[in-house]
Amino acid sequence: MTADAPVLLAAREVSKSFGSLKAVDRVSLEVRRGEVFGLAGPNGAGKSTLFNLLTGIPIRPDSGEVVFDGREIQNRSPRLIAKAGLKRTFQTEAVFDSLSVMENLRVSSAYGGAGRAVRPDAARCREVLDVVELGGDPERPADGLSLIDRKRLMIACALVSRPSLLLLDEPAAGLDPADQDALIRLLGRIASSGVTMVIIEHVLSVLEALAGRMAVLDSGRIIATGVPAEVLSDPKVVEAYLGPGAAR
Ligand SMILES: Nc1ncnc2c1ncn2[C@@H]1O[C@H](COP(=O)(O)OP(=O)(O)OP(=O)(O)O)[C@@H](O)[C@H]1O
Repeated sequence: MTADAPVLLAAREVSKSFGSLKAVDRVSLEVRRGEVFGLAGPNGAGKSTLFNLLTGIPIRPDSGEVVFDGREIQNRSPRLIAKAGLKRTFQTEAVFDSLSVMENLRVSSAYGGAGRAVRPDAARCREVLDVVELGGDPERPADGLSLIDRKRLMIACALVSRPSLLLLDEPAAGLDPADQDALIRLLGRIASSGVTMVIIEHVLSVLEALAGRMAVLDSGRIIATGVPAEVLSDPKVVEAYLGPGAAR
């Protein structure tokens, strides 16, 4: 990614309140094509709410604009946003347990395809299983998969319709260090294949390994943006995580 790559996703002064709580408060950010952009912040900072606003699931901003690939999307349906090439994963491994690995891919492909074939291409399904290194029988049920394999399947489901932008919500949650390393390698390969990514993550080593730039949210506001090494040593960020006075 070069610094002059075109902006693929822009949030402009996006806000969302729940009652008197400003969950996302005038957030602006830009993600360039080919970039891996990290998003961190303490619990309740507004990260998942921001993802929901970017993808229309299940809420809309109170104010502000979201522009994806040159078009405003803040009032589009989640389905149209997915079809436009913006796919996401969720904090919990959202796979259909009663369906097979392959059936999960077929369902996802039908939902998020680019408006062409609803029936997915079996070769494409096998290709994404290779990308995420999910081996074994693709007709086996998803409910027997280990945590890292459920994450592989969830990411494969997001990739099957060839998105240009992938939003990942805490992909490393619950993984042991060896599986975190496997996930970092996997996401690095996906990024190298040209998929732009925004990653919410509490496991900061994942962002240090993958993100060219990152932002930190606290109480709904962005408090720092830049390269991970600088952002994570910013006194405002240290205090947001550890409390007042921690950075002294
Ligand atoms: N639908 C909702 N109704 C009311 N409050 C909500 C709703 N969704 C989120 N919130 C509140 O908005 C704030 C931001 O929540 P959000 O889940 O976006 O934080 P987060 O940064 O993703 O946290 P975590 O790291 O724990 O997942 C929290 O105080 C949360 O309780």
